Amino acid sequence: MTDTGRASAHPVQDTHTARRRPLSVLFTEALAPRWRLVALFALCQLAATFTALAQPALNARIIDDGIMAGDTGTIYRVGGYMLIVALVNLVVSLAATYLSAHISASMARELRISVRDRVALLSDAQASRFGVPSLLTRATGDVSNVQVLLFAVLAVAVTAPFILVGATVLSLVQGWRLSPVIIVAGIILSAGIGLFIRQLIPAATLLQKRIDALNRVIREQLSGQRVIRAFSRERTELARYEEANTDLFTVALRMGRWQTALLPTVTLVSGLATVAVSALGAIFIDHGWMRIGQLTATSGYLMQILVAVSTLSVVAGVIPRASASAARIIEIRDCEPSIDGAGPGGQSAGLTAGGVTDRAPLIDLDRVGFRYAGAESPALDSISLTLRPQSTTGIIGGTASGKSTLLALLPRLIDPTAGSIRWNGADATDFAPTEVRSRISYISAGTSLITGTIATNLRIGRTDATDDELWQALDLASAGFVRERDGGLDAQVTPAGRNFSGGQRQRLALARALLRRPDVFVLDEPFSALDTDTEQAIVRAIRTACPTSTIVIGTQRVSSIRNADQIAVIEAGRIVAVGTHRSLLADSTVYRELADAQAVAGV
Ligand SMILES: Nc1ncnc2c1ncn2[C@@H]1O[C@H](COP(=O)(O)OP(=O)(O)OP(=O)(O)O)[C@@H](O)[C@H]1O
Repeated sequence: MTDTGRASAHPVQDTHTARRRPLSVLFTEALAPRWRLVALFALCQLAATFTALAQPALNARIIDDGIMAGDTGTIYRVGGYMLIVALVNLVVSLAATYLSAHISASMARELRISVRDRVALLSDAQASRFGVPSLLTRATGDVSNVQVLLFAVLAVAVTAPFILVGATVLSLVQGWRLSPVIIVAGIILSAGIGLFIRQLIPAATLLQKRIDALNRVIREQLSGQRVIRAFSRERTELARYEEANTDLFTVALRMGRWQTALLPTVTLVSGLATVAVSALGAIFIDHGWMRIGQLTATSGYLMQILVAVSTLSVVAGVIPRASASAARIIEIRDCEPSIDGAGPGGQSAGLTAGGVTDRAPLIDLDRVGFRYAGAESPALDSISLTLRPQSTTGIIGGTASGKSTLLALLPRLIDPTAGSIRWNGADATDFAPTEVRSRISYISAGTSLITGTIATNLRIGRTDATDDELWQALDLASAGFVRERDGGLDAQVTPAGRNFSGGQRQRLALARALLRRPDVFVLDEPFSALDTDTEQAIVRAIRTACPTSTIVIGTQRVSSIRNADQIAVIEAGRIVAVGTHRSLLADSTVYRELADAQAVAGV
């Protein structure tokens, strides 16, 4: 038993997250590898800033030295400069915006990949701790919140501080007497924005949680639509939806109030500052302390300062939400998979090197226990069982007895929290889960198909299978219905295989499992939607097609395992009897009761 296996009791580990600034982590990751593009972008933005700052000064010159002095030469020359400056500004601004979009979209794509890759490694317990709706929001909405912010920062916010400083200095050069107005306006706006951000950060975090909650309700209601209708639960479910929706609305409204207050404040302060500059400027010009061009330039710089502050305030409005989203993305990526894909040394020893040859292995469960995170009692307790090659083992028990948990241990979807599982004597946790799984065909209870065609679903079992091999596997799994389907192997499979019946889905899953011709079959309730004759035909077909394989079938149905070489009866997470159908009918009360209830006669 490795530390790795034990970690399944602590599915979510996010120790790094709290110590780092999530946005700067993600932005650094996005910018550092593409530094050449970033350098080009910086050059464009630098040129855009300089050209923007040059315009009011040139404007002042054309007014004071050209128009007022009646010097047409200066008017043409400075006018020419202004034209060039405006054209350069246009080109570099366009280039900078394009590069901003490129960099932020690339970051979003990479983030989606990294979240997806990490989710694929999480154990079932870890994934269910986050919850599917939250995982979906994190991979989509949260990523796009961060993307929107990076775009805004690069496209507009990154130049705003330079414009602020540059315009303030140049406005002082042009009309220093007006500086008190500019400084007071700047202080009021900065204080307002600071307050705004402080209010928005907690609301933004809450908003993302409320979106998760609403997604959860929608998802449950969509997947459980039939049950809701069958039990006339529409009103209750509508109320649940409305509650989640109202919760989201309340937080969104709280954020909206602050956002609503911000823009008029910025506009009001800007308006008052402009009026004050114009009024004071007029007085200064009257006294001969200032020239008209200088006042125009100072007003121009004041506008640039106010636009920069407004831009920063709009971007500041996006920061809290993006910051909460970045933390949620990093939380996923920092979550160490509780099954890490390698043995104690960090490297898989290799199944073959570990004594597990190409043939089907002997799998030994030695006092195996498993406790779900947070559960009061273990789901499995001291399970000892040997699964032999060329033999079929049935695991039978009532509902919640622990069958699915036991079967999930074999492909290392979870690892034991006590005891060990050995493959030909070597601890299974010494091998990479992918390697262990490459030897196994696993069918989970509630078989899932994915959107695509029948062929793409089957080839999940073996990507290089030919069409003939697909038909062969379908025949073995009694899935002849595919021949009658329009398109045959290319017939469409809708999401979750909803255009197939439960029995058809199970037969397709069995065909997929058979296609791999694995060393080990781990089948969890594989026949629950099939009639007994079909079930028996498939059991025989699996054994004939894969004579050396180790087969394990977990079920509540005696008929599914009555011909198994050994049957383990499981009750409340413990094996209470092991034998054959005949011996258990004689020796095990639990088994006999199951057989009686299902009207299965002795052999
Ligand atoms: N993800 C989980 N988190 C916490 N407890 C779980 C989880 N999955 C199963 N359990 C608990 O573990 C116990 C065994 O469940 P398991 O699904 O293995 O039983 P089962 O025999 O396959 O049941 P069934 O035949 O009804 O599918 C149950 O008490 C169940 O509530």
